Amino acid sequence: MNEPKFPGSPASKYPRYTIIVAGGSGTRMGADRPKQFLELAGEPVLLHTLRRFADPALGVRELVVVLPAGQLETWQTLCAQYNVQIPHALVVGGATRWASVRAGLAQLADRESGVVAVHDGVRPLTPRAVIEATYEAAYNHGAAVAAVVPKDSVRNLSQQGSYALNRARLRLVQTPQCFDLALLRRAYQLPELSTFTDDSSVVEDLHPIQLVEGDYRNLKITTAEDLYVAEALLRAGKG
Ligand SMILES: Nc1ccn([C@@H]2O[C@H](COP(=O)(O)OP(=O)(O)OP(=O)(O)O)[C@@H](O)[C@H]2O)c(=O)n1
Ligand SMILES: C[C@](O)(CO)[C@H](O)COP(=O)(O)O
Repeated sequence: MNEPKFPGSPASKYPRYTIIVAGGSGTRMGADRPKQFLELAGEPVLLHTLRRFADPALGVRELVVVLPAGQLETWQTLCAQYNVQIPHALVVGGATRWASVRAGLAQLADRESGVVAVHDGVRPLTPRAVIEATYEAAYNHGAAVAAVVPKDSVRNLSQQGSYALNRARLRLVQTPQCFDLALLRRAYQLPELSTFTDDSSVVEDLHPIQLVEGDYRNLKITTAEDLYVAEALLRAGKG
């Protein structure tokens, strides 16, 4: 879709692909529909996310959006309602995030090489600089994920109670998570483990993961208060 606008830009060195996983049901949000379809500052959450990756400056060649079974029509109706002109492929997801990413990857089955970003459909405020830096780090190192330093202190639960962790050595992992396409394919041919919560956990036995500076604004809409914070950031022009 988007060929890089600027021939000398990093995106012109290699094809960029994006899989936006939006196949979840939003149990923790407890809304009347999956949270990716809820309205945020006048538009569905997922549309904000899609726009971020469709930014021509990023030069993403193909966008794949993974949706829950039975919700393709919901999204198509929203696209018509909001006059969405961004070309993207639609794929039905699975029962877990892992299965949804795998379904998204299958859509890119015959692409020869490049870097693929996997991004949560419910992270609508990702700054372009974070996306750009993560693609580039994956191009240079094979696998890269955005992450931030925890702001709170963190304790680990133990048999005796709990103990403090050194937060300077901890990172909170976000998306995008970007990978060499062939590497991510190999990782998603391995069996699914119940401990997987993100793509870096799927890849890390095959390849080291490079951490890239994420952004505190890159929040994941999980419960109702996240939506209020995201709305406030957008309304203040900070998102
Ligand atoms: N089977 C699944 C589960 C999750 N996701 C996606 O993965 C991202 C992160 O997941 P999460 O925030 O946990 O979303 P839900 O699974 O919808 O939420 P919950 O766990 O509260 O049910 C979301 O964009 C979600 O739509 C997915 O594509 N397929
Ligand atoms: C992928 C992720 O957003 C990185 O922080 C996170 O692991 C998703 O977790 P969830 O339990 O599916 O919300």
